[in-house]
Amino acid sequence: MQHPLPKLQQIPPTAVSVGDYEGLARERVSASAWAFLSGGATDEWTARENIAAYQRLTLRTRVLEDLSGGNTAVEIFGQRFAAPILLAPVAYHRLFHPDGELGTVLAAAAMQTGVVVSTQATTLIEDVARQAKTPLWFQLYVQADRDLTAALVRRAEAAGYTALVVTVDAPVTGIRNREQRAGFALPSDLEAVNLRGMRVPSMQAVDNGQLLLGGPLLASAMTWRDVAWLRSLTRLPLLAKGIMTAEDAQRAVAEGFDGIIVSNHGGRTLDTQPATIDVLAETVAAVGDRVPVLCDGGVRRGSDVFKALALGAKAVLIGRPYVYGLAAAGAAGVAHVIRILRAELEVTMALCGCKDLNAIDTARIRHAP
Ligand SMILES: Cc1cc2nc3c(=O)[nH]c(=O)nc-3n(C[C@H](O)[C@H](O)[C@H](O)COP(=O)(O)O)c2cc1C
Ligand SMILES: CC(C)CC(=O)C(=O)O
Repeated sequence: MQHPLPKLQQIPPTAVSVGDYEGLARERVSASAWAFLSGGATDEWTARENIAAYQRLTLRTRVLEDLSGGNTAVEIFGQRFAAPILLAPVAYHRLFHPDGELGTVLAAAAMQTGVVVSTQATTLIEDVARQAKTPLWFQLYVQADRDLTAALVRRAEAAGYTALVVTVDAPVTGIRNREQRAGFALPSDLEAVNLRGMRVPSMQAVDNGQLLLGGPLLASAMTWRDVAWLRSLTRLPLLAKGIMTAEDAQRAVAEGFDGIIVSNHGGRTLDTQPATIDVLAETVAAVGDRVPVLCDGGVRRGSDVFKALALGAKAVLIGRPYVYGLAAAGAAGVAHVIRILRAELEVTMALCGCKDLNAIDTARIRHAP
């Protein structure tokens, strides 16, 4: 299907930070969509802690370094990005703005940013790819029906996606009290179009009174045994998204993953997990330089990107921040959020004496007392 190009929207001149876009987004989406976007699991401690943990880390600036000729470029799996900030997979973009995923990839292309497209997108895998002028990675939720899962992988590869991000931390959706209170449900005119026609069991913990343990949902959930099968399906690099311990990081590499994303799903799956920035270093130490380690969760400032890189991340992904931009102003909002974070990263680098990403190391971080 051909989609018209998204129209660019006006950006208010007072929107100068991710926090400003959060405020605008809240005004522009329904109360239930807001609960889905901004909320986390149960008490939302982890969702808050992802942000707070970055704020506890302070910077050790170094002065009078030679800053000539620098840049923020990064290469991952031979793919070049203008900055180490990619867009994380987020379901249902059309819930937040009519341009949906097409608005997001238009902005990402303008900013030379990579996008991870969710299995639960509201635009077809192929239609997103046709619009994209930037590397797209496909996020895979392994479905109960493995043949249909294989079909998704083949479609993504055929459409030109350049990596497969396998989400491993959500065999069941977290319990989201805020969504429950707001009565969140996907509006009837929106659909996870890539799963059309598939028998998709509900990922809710307690569905129609049926208990989780011993039930069909977990019986068909992905396990380590599926990794070799995934590997046999595709030549694309495979990343495991949702690793939070050194043990699982080591196992993921041993089982054949080509990259790791340290993530607690933005605090949306299991509350009281630690902040991702607090487990990043142990994960990086566990895998060494065998595969790239990326991380997501709580990045709201360019200085947060700097801190994640200092603790060993190859790049970060942002989730809610760019969706705030999308909700506030469509593609223009997404591009502006990326621009803001990149400008903040560049200023942080310059003032910490780092002209490129290789110069950012743990000596630039001081843990708060
Ligand atoms: C509204 C929303 C929907 C999401 N949908 C998905 C998804 O479909 N697949 C997935 O792997 N992660 C999903 N995530 C998690 C993000 O990929 C990412 O891990 C998280 O948002 C990072 O935290 P941040 O929002 O603080 O940047 C979603 C997050 C949000 C906020
Ligand atoms: C449709 C949801 C399962 C997508 C997701 O991963 C999330 O909301 O965090």
